[in-house]
Amino acid sequence: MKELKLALIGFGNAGQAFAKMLLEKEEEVRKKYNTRITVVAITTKTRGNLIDAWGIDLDKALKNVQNSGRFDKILGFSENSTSQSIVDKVDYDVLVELTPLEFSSGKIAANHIRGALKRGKHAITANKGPVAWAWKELTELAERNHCRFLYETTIMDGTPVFNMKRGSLRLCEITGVKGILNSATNYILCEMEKGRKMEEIIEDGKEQGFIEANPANDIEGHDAAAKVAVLANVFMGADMTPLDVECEGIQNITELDIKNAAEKNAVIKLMCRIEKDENGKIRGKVAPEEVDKKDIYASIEGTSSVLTIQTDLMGTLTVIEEAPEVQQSAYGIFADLMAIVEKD
Ligand SMILES: NC(=O)C1=CN([C@@H]2O[C@H](COP(=O)(O)OP(=O)(O)OC[C@H]3O[C@@H](n4cnc5c(N)ncnc54)[C@H](OP(=O)(O)O)[C@@H]3O)[C@@H](O)[C@H]2O)C=CC1
Ligand SMILES: N[C@@H](CC=O)C(=O)O
Repeated sequence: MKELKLALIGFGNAGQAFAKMLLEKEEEVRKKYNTRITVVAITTKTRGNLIDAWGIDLDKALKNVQNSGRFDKILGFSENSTSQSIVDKVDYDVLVELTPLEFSSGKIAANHIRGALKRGKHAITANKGPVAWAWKELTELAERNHCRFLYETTIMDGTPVFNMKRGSLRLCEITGVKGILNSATNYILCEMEKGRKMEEIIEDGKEQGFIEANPANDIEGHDAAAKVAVLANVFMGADMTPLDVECEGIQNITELDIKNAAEKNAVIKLMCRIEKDENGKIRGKVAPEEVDKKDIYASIEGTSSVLTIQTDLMGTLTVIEEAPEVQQSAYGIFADLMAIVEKD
């Protein structure tokens, strides 16, 4: 039986949901792929770290965090090691980077991934930062070191966005992109239509686990701008960072704006767009727009999201992800891991 050792950097909503999925699918993976997956390190910012070359008891780690908010000081507990030192020194095969988005540089997460790829270890991330800020460099580094850098969850959770491009749209050029790509703002706008206040809805979204650690990253459009940069880079070969995206969030949208839109038979949505201008320059934009109620985009409710791509060979394609929960985020990470298991 083969063994694949994982290091999880970050153990919040996505990390814990992924750990549960690993436990749920453990036996199936062993049978189907003759592979035993073990988690040999888990790092967090405030809950301590766990390192165990024989494999961490995930069930116990999950219960610890759920019951006391921290890992128990058991064998393998380490208070003082930094995530970067674990990335650089622990013996693992796949790094799973699940720290929060750092909108203005993506540096911490990019350093984690760079550290793993330099050592010839595969890296999977749900964090948009490294893909938005350093996609080209990290992809080239992975190629040079014969390992993989995968990031399916960065856009629409486990919906096969990058897998679709890689596997089913070979040699198709993507010429334009639009979408509603931030669940939190879509949920907030839909709840505001029902008369609820933005602050109250944010609290509710925090409990459900889809709002960023810093909610301003969602509300002010930063998460959506990072997604635009990710798609522009991966789909269209742009050299774009989130700061190049023209960005306006929903922080100034009022009940009156929503009412005014309704009177015109429209709803307000936070739209993401990537287009080529007349000089061939790729431009990204995030801004609230009024969308006619007859448009399919108006039917995207709550945490759902939608992505439309224009291609040269396959016309226009639209993919919708309906009402995802954190399990769908975990699935994107799991699907990337299975892609590595299949090839290893
Ligand atoms: N949740 C979701 O639905 C989705 C999330 N994502 C992305 O996945 C990533 C993780 O999201 P989520 O799990 O919700 O975030 P959380 O805020 O719930 O968890 C983040 C985790 O990272 C840890 N952390 C923070 N900084 C560091 C650091 N420097 N070194 C090591 N660990 C660190 C935190 O530690 P501590 O526990 O001590 O706070 C926590 O365990 C984000 O980038 C997010 O954008 C993508 C798609 C969907
Ligand atoms: N906060 C993000 C989570 C996933 O990327 C969102 O609301 O879409």
